[in-house]
Amino acid sequence: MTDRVALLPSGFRDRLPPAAEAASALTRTLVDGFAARGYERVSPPLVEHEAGLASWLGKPLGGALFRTTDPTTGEGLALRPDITGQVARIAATRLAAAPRPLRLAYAGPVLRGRAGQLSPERELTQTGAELIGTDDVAALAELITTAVEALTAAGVSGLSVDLTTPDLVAELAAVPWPVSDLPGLLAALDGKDWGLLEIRERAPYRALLEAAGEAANALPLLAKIAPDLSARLAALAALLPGVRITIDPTERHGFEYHSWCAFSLFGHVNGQPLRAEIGRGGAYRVRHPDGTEERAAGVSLYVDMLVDAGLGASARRRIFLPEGTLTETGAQLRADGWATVQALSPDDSAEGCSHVWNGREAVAKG
Ligand SMILES: N[C@@H](Cc1c[nH]c[nH+]1)C(=O)O
Repeated sequence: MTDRVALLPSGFRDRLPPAAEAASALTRTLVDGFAARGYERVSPPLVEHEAGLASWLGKPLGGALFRTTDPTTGEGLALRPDITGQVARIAATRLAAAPRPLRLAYAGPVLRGRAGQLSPERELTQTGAELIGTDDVAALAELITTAVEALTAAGVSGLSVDLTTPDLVAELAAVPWPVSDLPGLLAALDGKDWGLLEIRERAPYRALLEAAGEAANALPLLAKIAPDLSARLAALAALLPGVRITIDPTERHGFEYHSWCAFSLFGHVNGQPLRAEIGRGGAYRVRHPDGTEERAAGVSLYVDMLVDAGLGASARRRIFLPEGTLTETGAQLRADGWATVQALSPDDSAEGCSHVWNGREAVAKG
């Protein structure tokens, strides 16, 4: 019986005190950061028709979905793996007539059918901002700056951004470097596999693997392959002073629907580097019901790893009120910002409290 109660499916967990509170405090801090830059909150549902989740972005959603059946209608439904596609739906339908650029923010759980490479979690708290109507350098700079500000307010330091160019390989494969097997080339580049790039038609793509690393070194190399793109990335980097920028033109992992530029965010907590990316985003297209496509860009941040790193802990002190403490005393302490824990019987202990009320004042527990 205990086993049945204790075990959750792999990739799912309970959050206990104080981590559960930390998660919601951190989510609040991040969404407040988006709100400070004019991004207004929307709240789409956890479950939708699968087509509703997948069809509003210019390219299909990757990854495995959790599916369920609507017990009322028998229809197949899917649990959202990402909120960006839902915001695209809202922008293309209910807010189609709203003035552009449209700034929307969101926060909530997302469910992944398969865990990522670096973490076993399949339920994640995603929060983010989407800018609908533009995907130029200024738009990406605003999103990255907004994310950096929000993460800094949450306690992350040493932020860096890895810029990637999801459309580039397919564009080069159209002209000037045609290949007979584009998926094969993409797999070779994904694996950064020099051996597989020995085939003659793939050889030019080795230069792309070399055009990676610190922006100052990589952008001049990328300029020899894609001068316009390199100039746009340089303009973007110039709008992000104080943020370390690296370039990885062949990185596609997790960027299924992104277009000319995408990015991953990395950072430190208490001087230690976080083990994986904190968030990512980039340019993409919103597909409207009439078939037209609208430019957009956005960023999503993931709260769970930040909680695990110890951020978001509540500063509120807990005080134990022995039996018989006056009602007004408790009310005053709460008004002063304390969390009060009222003894309900003479046996109750001050376990878990930082202070005890001695009848006159708060005494720190030794
Ligand atoms: N939702 C994407 C990132 C993104 C937001 N907007 C555009 N892209 C992700 O989590 O990977």
